[in-house]
Amino acid sequence: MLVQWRHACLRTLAPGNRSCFSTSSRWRAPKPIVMEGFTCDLIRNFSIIAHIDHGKSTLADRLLELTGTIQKKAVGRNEQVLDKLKVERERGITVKAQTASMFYAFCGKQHVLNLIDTPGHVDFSWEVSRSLAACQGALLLVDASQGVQAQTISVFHIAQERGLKIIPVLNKIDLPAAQPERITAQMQSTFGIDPEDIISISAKTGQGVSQVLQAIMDRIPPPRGTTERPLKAFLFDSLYDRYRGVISLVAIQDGVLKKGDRIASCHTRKKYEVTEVGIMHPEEMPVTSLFPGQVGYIACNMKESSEAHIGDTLHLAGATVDTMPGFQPAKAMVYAGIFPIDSSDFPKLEEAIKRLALTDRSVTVQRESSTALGQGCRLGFLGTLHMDVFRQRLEDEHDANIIVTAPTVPYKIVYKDSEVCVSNPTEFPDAIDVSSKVKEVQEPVVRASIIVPEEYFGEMMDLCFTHRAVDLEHRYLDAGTGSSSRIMLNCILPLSEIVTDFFDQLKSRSSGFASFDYEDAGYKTSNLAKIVFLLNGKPVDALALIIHRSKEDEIGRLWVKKLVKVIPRQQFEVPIQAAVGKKIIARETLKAYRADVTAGLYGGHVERKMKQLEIQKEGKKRLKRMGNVDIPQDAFFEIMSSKK
Ligand SMILES: Nc1nc2c(ncn2[C@@H]2O[C@H](COP(=O)(O)OP(=O)(O)OP(=O)(O)O)[C@@H](O)[C@H]2O)c(=O)[nH]1
Repeated sequence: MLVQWRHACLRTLAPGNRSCFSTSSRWRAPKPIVMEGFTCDLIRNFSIIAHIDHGKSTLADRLLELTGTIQKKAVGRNEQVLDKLKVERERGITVKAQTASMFYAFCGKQHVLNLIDTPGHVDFSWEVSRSLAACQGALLLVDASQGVQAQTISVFHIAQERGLKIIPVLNKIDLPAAQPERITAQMQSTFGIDPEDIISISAKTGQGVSQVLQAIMDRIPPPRGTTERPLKAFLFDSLYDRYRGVISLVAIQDGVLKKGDRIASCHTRKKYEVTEVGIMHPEEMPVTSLFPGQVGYIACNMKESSEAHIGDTLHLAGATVDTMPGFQPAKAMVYAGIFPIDSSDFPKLEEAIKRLALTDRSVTVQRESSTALGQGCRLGFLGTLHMDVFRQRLEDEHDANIIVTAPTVPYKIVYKDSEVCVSNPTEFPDAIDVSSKVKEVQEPVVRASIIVPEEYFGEMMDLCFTHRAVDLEHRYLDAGTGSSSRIMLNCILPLSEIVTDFFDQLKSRSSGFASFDYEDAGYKTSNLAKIVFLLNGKPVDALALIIHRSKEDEIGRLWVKKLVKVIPRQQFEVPIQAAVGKKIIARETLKAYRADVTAGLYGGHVERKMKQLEIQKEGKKRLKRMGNVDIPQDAFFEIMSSKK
C-alpha cells in the first residue's frame, strides 16, 4: 500500500493538490485530492473496446503517458500498466477490466478522464458490458492489418445498444502489413461508420494518439448528474483487499459521496459506513469526496464480495432513490471439478479458491466430493480460457497443486413435471429410458460467428459440420473492395463442442486467420449419453463424461487408450472399459507387471518358491476382489491435462 501511494504521489495531480513529499523527502500520507471543481462538463468517461490483441492496453498506456499520469516508458518495454495480473502479463491478454483516472488540461481548464480498459476475449464479454455501463463513449479499436474481427462486431453492438458515442480508431498503421484503405472500407460497410470519423494511429509509436485525446474531449458527451439530487452511485465492479475487505468501483450518478457517509445498498438493503473514497490514478489515490459524473472506489467494511452486487445502486441510508437498471448476472458456461493433488491440501485449496473468487465475481463455487479424487470444488466459468486463467492464477498466486477435471457444460434433464440442471456428469442419469422417467435431455447451444479469409471457407464449413453445427449461413464482409475477401459465417453450435478442441482447430485450420465469437442461444433437445470408465469393473466417478451419442465410440476408444498409457501397471491384469449404460463400448487391458518374487531363491527350495507364488496369487486375488486398482493422484493429473 505504502509503495503504491508513494508511486501515485509522484505523478502529476490535479491543480491545488500538492505532492505528498516534503523537501526533506520524508514520506507522509498523501493528501486526498479535491475533486469538487470537476463538474460534469469537465469529465469524460470512456472505454476502449476491440477484438483481442488489437491494442487496447497499449493505447491505454499511451493515453496515461500523454496525460502525464504515468512516466513515459523506455523504448522496447512492452509491459502494460493496466494489465496488472501475472497471468495477464505472461499471456499478453487482459482478463480483468481496469479503471484509470487521468487529469488533462484542455482549453485552459483541467479535466478528468476516466478510462476503463476492457478485456477482448469472448469469455470476458461480461466484464466489457458492465464496464460500458459506467461510460458515455467508447474507442472502437481495429487493427489495420487484421481488420474487423468477430469480437469487434460483438463489442460494437454492446456499445451501440448502450447508446455510447463510438469513436472509430484504426490502430497499428505502422505495420508493413497494414491496409488502412481496405480496413476503412470494411469498417464503413460493416458498421456504417463515416471514414471521415476514423482516426488512424499507432498505439505503439504514439503516432496520432493526441488526436484520439482531442476526439475524446470533442465527441464524447460529458456525464449528466447533479449535486441537487440525493446520492446515487452505480456499482460496476469490485476488488478484494485482504485488509480493507471489498473495494467497490462506483460511478456517481447524482449527489456527493464522502468518507464517513452512511450508505445503503438497494439490492441487499444492508447499510455501511464509508471508510475511504478514492480514484484509480491508476493506483488507488484517496480523494475528499466523489461528485456527479465521477468514477472512483469506496471501501466500506464489506466483508463478503457477494455484498458488492454488480449493477447495484448505492444511496445514503435513510434516503429513497430509484434503482438504476442493473445487469444480468454472469452465467457459467463451463464447469469443472478442482481437486488437490495431495488430498490433505483441501482446506488450503478451498481457501485459495474462495480468495480468488473474491477478485473474480463471475466464478461460481460449490463443494464436491469424488470417490476417486477426494474432496474438491466444482467451479463454473464463463468459458475455457476463463477456466484456464483461473487455474493459472490458483497456481501462480496461491501455489496450489491441482487436478482439473474435464470441462462440462450445464445440461438440462427434463422429467415429466420438472427440470434439473446438471453441471456434473456424476449427476447425469446412467440411462435415458422409460425406467429413468426422463422425458428428454437438452444441451446449451450458442450462436457462433466466424470471420475468415475466403480461401479458408471450406475448412471452416467442415470444422462446423464435424462439430454438429446447424443453420449455417454466410456473407461477404468486404464486398466490392477487390482483393481477397473475408467471409462471416454464422451458425448454431452446441456449447459442448466448443469447450474441447474447437478453438485450437479453428486457429490451425485457418493458419491463425479465423476469429470467433459466440453468444448464448438457449437450449436444444439432444441425444446425449453418459460414458463411464471402469477400472477392473469399478466405475471411476471423476472420469465420467457426457457426450453426444454420435461420438460415444470415438471418445470411448480415445479415453481408454489414454488411460492405459497413464495408469501404472498393477500386480494383476486390469481391464479398462468405457461403458454407456450397461453396454461396454471400448476396452483396453493393462497388463500385470510380474514382480519377480522368487528372485534370490535358489534351486532346491521349491517349497518356499511355491509358497511365495501362492502369497502373490492371494495378493492378486485380494486386490482384484476389492477392485482396488492403485491409481496415484498424479495419473489423474496426466489424464486430465493431456488433450488427446
Ligand atoms: N506494430 C504495432 N503493434 C502494436 C500496436 N498496438 C499494439 N501493438 C502490439 O499488439 C499486441 C497486443 O497489444 P495489446 O495492447 O496487449 O492488445 P489488447 O487489445 O489490449 O489485448 P487483450 O487485452 O488481450 O484483448 C502487443 O504485442 C502490442 O505491442 C501498434 O500500433 N503497432
